[in-house]
This record gives sequence, C-alpha cells and structure tokens, in this order.
Amino acid sequence: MASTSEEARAATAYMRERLSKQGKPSFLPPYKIPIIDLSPSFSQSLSSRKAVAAQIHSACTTTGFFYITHHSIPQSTLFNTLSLASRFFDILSPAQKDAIHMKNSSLHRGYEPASYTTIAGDAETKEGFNWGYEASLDPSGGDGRYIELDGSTRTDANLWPSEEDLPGFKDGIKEYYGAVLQLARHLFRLFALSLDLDESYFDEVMTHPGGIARLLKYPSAAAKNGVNDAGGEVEEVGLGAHTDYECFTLLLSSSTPGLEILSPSNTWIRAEPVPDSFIVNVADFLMRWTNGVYKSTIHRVVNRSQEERYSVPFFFSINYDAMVETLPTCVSDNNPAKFAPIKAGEYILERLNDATADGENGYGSAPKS
Ligand SMILES: O=C(O)CCC(=O)C(=O)O
Ligand SMILES: [Fe+2]
Repeated sequence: MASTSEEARAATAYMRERLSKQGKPSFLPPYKIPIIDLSPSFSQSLSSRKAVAAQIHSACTTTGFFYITHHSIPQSTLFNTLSLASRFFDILSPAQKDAIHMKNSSLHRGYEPASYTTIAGDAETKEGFNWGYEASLDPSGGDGRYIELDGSTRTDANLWPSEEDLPGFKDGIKEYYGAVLQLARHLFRLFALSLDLDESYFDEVMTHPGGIARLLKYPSAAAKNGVNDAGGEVEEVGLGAHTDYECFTLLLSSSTPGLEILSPSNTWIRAEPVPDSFIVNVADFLMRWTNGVYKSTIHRVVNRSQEERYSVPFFFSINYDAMVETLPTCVSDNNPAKFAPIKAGEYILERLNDATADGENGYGSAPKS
C-alpha cells in the first residue's frame, strides 16, 4: 500500500492526466446532477430516511455531486450569509484585509487575495476568507477535545476582522456555521445509511469535527476578461480545477453561475444554481474511506457572467484525530481494501502540503512567488 505522500502525489498525477484530456466546455446536459429533496430525511420513519439515503448512494457512486433542497436552513440565513460575504470583500479596506492576511497563518486561515494563488502560472481571480472549527461556533458546544490539523490544541488559529471594522460579522458567521455544521452531521448520518451502516456509525467521529469554511468572491467576466491575439475572449479561471480533500463539501452560492464539473468523458459541465439549495460533493477522504466506491469529482469555477459570484463552501471532515480504516461495507473479494488506515488530519494536511509544494491552487494554495 502507498504511503500518504505517495498517495498525495498520485492524486495530483491523476488530476493532471484527466485535465490533459479535457474537451471544450460542454453545456449540453448528458450528465445530470441530481436534486435530492431532504424533507423525508427529517421524518421519524426509518424507511423514509433510507429512501433519501438510497438517492445519496446513487449520486455518490456516479456524479459525486448532488443538490439538496428542503434542508431545513432558513432562506433568510442563506441570504444573510451571502450578504456577509459581499460586505466582507466590499467594505473592508486593503489595510484591514492585510491585518488578517493568510500569510500570517500557518493553518491557511484569514484573508486570501486573488494574487495569492496561481493556476498554471496565472493568478486565480477569486478572493477568499477562510476559517475553521471553534467550539464556540458549534451548537453542540463540542466535546472539549478539538485538535487542529497540525495536532495542536490551540484555539486562536482563526483570524477575524474586528467588530469595529465589520459590525455583526462574527455573529452572522456563527449563525451560519452552526447551521451548516448541524446539517453536515445530519447528512453524514444519511451517508452512513447509504453505505449500509448503522445510522449512528459515524456519530463518535463527529464530536469535534474539522470544518473549514470560506467566503469567496469571483469578479464578473466584464471586470476580468481581455481579448486574445486571435480576437477571442480570454477566459480567466476563478478557481482552478481541483478535488476537495475532506469528507464532503456543502456549497452555498449566489445566483450567478460559475461552478463546472469534469464529466467522465472529460468535458466541463456547468452546475446551474438551484434556488435555496446547497450543492454537496464527495471529497477525497471519503472516496478513500469508501475504497473508491464514492466518487470525488474534479471541479473548477469560471465566472462567465456580467455579475459577481459569491460562494460559501464548507468542507466537512471528521474529528482530525480519528483513525479510520476502509469501511467494512466497501470491501469485497472483487474490491479488496486499497488504502492503509490513516488519521483524518494527517491525510488532509498531507494533501494541503502537497498542493502547496507544487505551487498550484486548492485550499491551502501556494503563494505566487
Ligand atoms: O465557489 C464555488 O462555487 C466552488 C468553490 C470550491 O470548489 C472550493 O472552494 O473548493
Ligand atoms: Fe472545491
């Protein structure tokens, strides 16, 4: 079995190979991203919950991406969160942003200017702000045992703008983060059912879970696009092609499209925004944990519209100190366990470091120079 760093390198090589075959963007719908109505998952009836789990299983073994609707987070919370994102980027001055710059964080937290990351040598257009789990943001209060990606017990990793600079920001973040964290826990119980495991199978590894979230702003195409030598439009990539590293991502976005998914035939498919939904995608740690049964799909963001795009991804991980081995229901004679047991935090940190080492994008992206 490969070592963790060999695995990280293999993941990067896999993505390069796929991208070398990519076709022109294709916006025909040969590949449909399913929409799953979560309402029955809140029912007392196990068979209703299992029916939702079956849809999750089908999506995770094919597209690796799905939308969820009727997820229980009020529309007003979604709206307020996207407003927080626009306030953060538009109100804070360059000096106020610089005071919480990601360069001051060993754990990739804080403000990330567009120029901070590159994709194939060009700056990505997105601006970001990253933060992670704090027990004070967890409606369950946590279990007092949170550890950081680097194994430390520090509680000061996040870099927040001051209340004076951005009144109400931290309270708004707390409301959103708490809601999305509880939704992720609910979803992970459905994931357990979807994998033929007891519904409570993952409960003990989500008591102090890793959960990085980001605010992202992608400027409009009008603000960014130039014209190339042949007179065609130059397309600027907002966020380069990547897979996510954790268990799964819950993505909230404004109504401006931009997210694209690499289909099995290596064409880019647009994920059109669905009102009041989240997009959920399987990430690499869960793909590994399920022995490759659940698919972590390559995606990127290109804002081709005349409007800005705002998005707020939440990357749900289990407790970073949890040791996992391949799920028993994902191993068979035809599909023997491919991966060695591993600690969640160790895997994610290795992937972040690998992304940093080769100077490419991804959460934890490398500085440009
Ligand atoms: O902004 C988006 O729509 C996607 C963001 C994303 O893929 C990421 O941050 O990993
Ligand atoms: Fe992503």
